[in-house]
Amino acid sequence: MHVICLRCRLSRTFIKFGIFRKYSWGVDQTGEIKVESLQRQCSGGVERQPLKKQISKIVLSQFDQQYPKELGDLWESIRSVLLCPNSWQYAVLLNRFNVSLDLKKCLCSKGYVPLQSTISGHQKNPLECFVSKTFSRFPSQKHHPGVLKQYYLLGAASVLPVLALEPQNGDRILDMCSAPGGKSIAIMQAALPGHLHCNDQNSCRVKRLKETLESFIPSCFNDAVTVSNLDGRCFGAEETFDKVLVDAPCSNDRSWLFSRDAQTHIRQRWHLPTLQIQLLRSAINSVRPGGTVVYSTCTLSRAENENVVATVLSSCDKVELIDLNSLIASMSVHFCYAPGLHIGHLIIPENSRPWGPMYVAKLKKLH
Ligand SMILES: C[S@@+](CC[C@H](N)C(=O)[O-])C[C@H]1O[C@@H](n2cnc3c(N)ncnc32)[C@H](O)[C@@H]1O
Repeated sequence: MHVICLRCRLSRTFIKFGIFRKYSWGVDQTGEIKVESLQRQCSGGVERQPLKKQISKIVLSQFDQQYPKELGDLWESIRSVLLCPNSWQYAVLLNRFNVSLDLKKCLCSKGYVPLQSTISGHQKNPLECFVSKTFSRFPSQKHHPGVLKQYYLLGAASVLPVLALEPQNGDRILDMCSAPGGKSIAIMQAALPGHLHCNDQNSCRVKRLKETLESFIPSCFNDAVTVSNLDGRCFGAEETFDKVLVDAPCSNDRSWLFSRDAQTHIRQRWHLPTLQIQLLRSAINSVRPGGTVVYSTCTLSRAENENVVATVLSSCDKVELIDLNSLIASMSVHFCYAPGLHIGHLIIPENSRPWGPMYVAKLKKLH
């Protein structure tokens, strides 16, 4: 495809070409993938400066082989959003332990709207997360020991697994794969659990997790919020928890596409479903009868989503699937869902709703 910039008259031949907001991407004849700012292409029309983020060709080619088979034509549009740096947007999750009215006013003046109350009319929990329809980035807040932050930046789709968990005051909750802590923070915004246990196997990430918790949760909750550095597969000797969130290690499509460690990721990828099944089984073993488990990932991969939950459901007669349809419907203003799933729900990125991927499914332990 021959593309000519109307402003600077530069031309270039691409075999594939796409535009997303202020960015263009193209694959040229050598197979090189370029993601460029339209503004930079047009500024003076001389130098083309590629953005710092480099797309991993190995990961992209893996996805190009797998996802058209699973998602059909949808993959082409999801792909163009994922490859566009402008689609990396962040929602602003307010910290109810350090409320600022000025911050809310500032968000509203910049066109942010609340994720929850705009849809349902009434809100079931105090979690306040703001999203913008236009591309905008709020600065992140630096960590200062002993000072509570006012907000946490995260992909808006990350809030969905927490809402699916329906945390209630007094609940005993396990966040099994918790680092760096985004969903633990969101749980604490939605309710005040009697006990929130945050676990992660990776010790470096646990350090970050502790820092995050310290920055968002007042020290008076220190006894209610505990942290461990364990393999999640070791939980389950006792039916201790009311609710467990398994935000599983996964292919993390969005960040793998720009990863410098693609080879390692691809090697590990094929082991993930086995690990995910083991983590989900461990979660089921660790909830009391009547308790619930939410399973989530940030990949489109069927092997890591529907197939994992289907395997556990078919091999365990003490769990049933919980319907999330009303929650999913209430969020459709902000999220686009993949059609045709039978077990869970998959948020897929699209131009006007760039959040995701995020898969979520909920199970209940019967006895
Ligand atoms: C998707 S990330 C979790 C993100 C986190 N829930 C949040 O919202 O910030 C998956 C996490 O699983 C952890 N992990 C990987 N294998 C694990 C295991 N066997 N047991 C527990 N955690 C594990 C990784 O270290 C990683 O931090």
